[in-house]
Amino acid sequence: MRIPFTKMHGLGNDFIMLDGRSNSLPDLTSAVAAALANRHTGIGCDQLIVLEPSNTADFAMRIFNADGGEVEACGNASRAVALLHGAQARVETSGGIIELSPTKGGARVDMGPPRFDWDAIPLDYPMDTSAMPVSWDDLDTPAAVNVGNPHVIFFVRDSEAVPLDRLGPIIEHDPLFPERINVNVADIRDGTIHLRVWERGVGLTKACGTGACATAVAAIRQGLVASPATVRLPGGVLTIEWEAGSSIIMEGPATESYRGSFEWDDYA
Ligand SMILES: N[C@@H](CCC[C@H](N)C(=O)O)C(=O)O
Repeated sequence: MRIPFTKMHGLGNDFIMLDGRSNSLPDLTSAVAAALANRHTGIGCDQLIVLEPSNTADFAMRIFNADGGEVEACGNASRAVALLHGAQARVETSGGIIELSPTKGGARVDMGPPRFDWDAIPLDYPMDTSAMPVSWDDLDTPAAVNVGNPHVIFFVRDSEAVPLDRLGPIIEHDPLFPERINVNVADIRDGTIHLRVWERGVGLTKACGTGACATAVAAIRQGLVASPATVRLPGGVLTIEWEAGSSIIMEGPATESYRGSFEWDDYA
C-alpha cells in the first residue's frame, strides 16, 4: 500500500506528516514510526505526525518521537499542521485541545494552560517545581513545567557553554522523571531568551516549540522577562505570550519542503 506524506519544518525541527483524516491509515506502531523517522534507513524526521478524525475537535493529531515513542504535544509541528490545514481549527492531542490559526508563513497556536504541580509534570516525589532542589554537574535548581508534555528548565549564564549532548540524556532518563523529560537550557540577554533543547526521544534539535513555551512561562513566572517573550533557538525565533491563569499563545513560522509517498510494507 502506498502512503502519501508531506515533509514539513518548524524552525528546522522536521516532521513527516501523514493525513488519515479522510482515508484511514494502517495501524501505526512505535516500530514503524521509528523506522520512518530513521535518517539513514528511513525518510528521516524529528517527529512523525499523524492526523486522524476526532469526536471532540475538528481533527486529532498524534505525535511520535524519532525513537518511536508516542507523546502528548509538539509546538513546532502544531504550526506545521496549521499551515497544512490552511484554516483555523481545534485539534485534539493526548496533551489536551489546542487551537490553530494560520498566519502569513506560519501560525499562532493556543497551546492551553501550563501546569506546575509536581505530579502533573510528573516528578517521582513532591517538590517546589519553580526551584527544584536538584543538580546535575553545574546545572542546578531548575524549574519544571508541563505544557502538554514535560519540561525541565535551567537558567544559566551561557547556554552555549552547557554540554547538553552529555547531560541531556542523563537528565532525560533520571528516575526523578517517571515519563522522562525534555531538557531546556536558557540564558537571557537584552530581554531575549536564548534556548537550547535536548528533546526526549530525539536528542538535540534545532528548535522545540513546547520547550520555548515552557521556558518562556518559567521566565515570566520568575520575573526574568515580560510577556510577550522572544525566544531565540538555533533554528530561529518564536514569540510566546502568557499570563498567570491563561493559555500559552505561541507564534512563529512553519514551512513545507516536499511531498512524496512510501511503501508501507517497507517499514511494517
Ligand atoms: N519538537 C517538539 C516536541 C516534541 C515532543 C517531545 N520530544 C517530547 O517527547 O515531549 C516541539 O516543537 O514542541
